[in-house]
Amino acid sequence: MLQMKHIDNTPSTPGKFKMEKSPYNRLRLHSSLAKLTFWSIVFLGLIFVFFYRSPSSSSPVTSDLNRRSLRTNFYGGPAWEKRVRTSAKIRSRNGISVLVTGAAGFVGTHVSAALKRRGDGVLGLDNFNDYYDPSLKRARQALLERTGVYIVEGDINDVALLKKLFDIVPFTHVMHLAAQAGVRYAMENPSSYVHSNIAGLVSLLEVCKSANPQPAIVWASSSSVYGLNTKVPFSEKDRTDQPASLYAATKKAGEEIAHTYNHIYGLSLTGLRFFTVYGPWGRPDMAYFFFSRDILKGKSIQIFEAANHGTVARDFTYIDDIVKGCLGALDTAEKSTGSGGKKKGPAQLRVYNLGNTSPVPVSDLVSILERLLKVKAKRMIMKLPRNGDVQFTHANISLAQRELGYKPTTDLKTGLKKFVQWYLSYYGNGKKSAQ
Ligand SMILES: O=C(O)[C@H]1O[C@H](OP(=O)(O)OP(=O)(O)OC[C@H]2O[C@@H](n3ccc(=O)[nH]c3=O)[C@H](O)[C@@H]2O)[C@H](O)[C@@H](O)[C@H]1O
Repeated sequence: MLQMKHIDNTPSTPGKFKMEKSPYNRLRLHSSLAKLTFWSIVFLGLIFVFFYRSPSSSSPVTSDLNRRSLRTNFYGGPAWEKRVRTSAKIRSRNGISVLVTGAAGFVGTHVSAALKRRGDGVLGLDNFNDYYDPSLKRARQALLERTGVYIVEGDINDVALLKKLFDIVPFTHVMHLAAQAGVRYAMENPSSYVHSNIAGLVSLLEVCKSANPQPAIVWASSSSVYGLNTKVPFSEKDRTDQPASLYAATKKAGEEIAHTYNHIYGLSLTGLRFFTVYGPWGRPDMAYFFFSRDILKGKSIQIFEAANHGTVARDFTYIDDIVKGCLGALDTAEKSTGSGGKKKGPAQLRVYNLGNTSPVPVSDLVSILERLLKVKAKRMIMKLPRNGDVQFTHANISLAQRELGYKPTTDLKTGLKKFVQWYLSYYGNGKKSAQ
């Protein structure tokens, strides 16, 4: 406004300046020019501060990350803060208030909805990147919106945003599910794994360690940390130092980073090793999802096999079972012990397998899908590529059973039936299909 006023008082054409002859007028001209320069500098300075220093805009790390729309939206203001508070408000006795990162993701959406249903306060955070079709993430967001969960659009690397959220809400828990997922994509875009799964985790833990009170954190690790292990079923005590993909390596690094923040700052940390989670509202980059799409379209699908026609199998785990495991982990998490960034005593540090305990060959998965979709798949058997995939996974879940009350109840046939029902209702019979 100031600038506008100043410009209004300034002669509008250079010709008018030339006509001013008296020393008094020259003095006025100099003074006007000086004012104009001064206010221009002030105005440019304000623009610079607004765009480059605003806590609401995270600086893009690389052009690639930029492409994947990781920049955050603007936030702030009383109406926005009210939305944040209302969403995070606890509505049941003994409820908890949880910041769910990756809330527009597959597991994040289901966990957020389940917490909200039982009366906990839930605030979502998601950067809505385009690793897979963002419209699916928007649809999940709309679903959560209807249950009263607000998702703040922002990146976990945006420390200023995270601090602001903790200033507004004293979260008791963080359910950290934001990550760069997918085993094979790590060869295409390695930096996105470092950005989300390592830098993002550290930025979140930095804010959590300084928060008062410190929250307890439950976060998503992965079955892939077992890497090239051949001893089955995989137990939490087994070695995890032979990751087969960069994805696995970043999840393993996350477990070590968790150890450090627990040790130095007294943060309560629980890592959950998810085993190939599937179900309605799932991730289109996962095999069961794009197999369904391609079978319906009559496109051929590649089914991997190991050397000497060895079976490739996964301990596929249904989303509702995983949600129960996540809630069990949140409910048994002890408080962090630090405050003001200082540890006051030893804190809980846990890792659990959340699997189904019954691996199924990928070819059987395809047979189940064929029956449910009533379409024969065009199968192409391929040698397991050297791109990070492991031959099999199989979880020993006795620790989670004992300590979290985790007990999966959904077999692959039942779970896929629910997935296919959802898929057909969401995309239609292959006419409108997943990207
Ligand atoms: O447990 C985990 O921690 C991980 O689970 C998931 O990884 P995966 O178990 O590899 O699932 P997914 O890609 O669906 O492949 C399933 C099977 O199909 C085989 N597969 C795959 C593609 C293909 O074209 N053909 C094929 O046979 C393939 O060889 C495999 O045997 C998550 O994506 C990952 O983010 C992480 O959470």
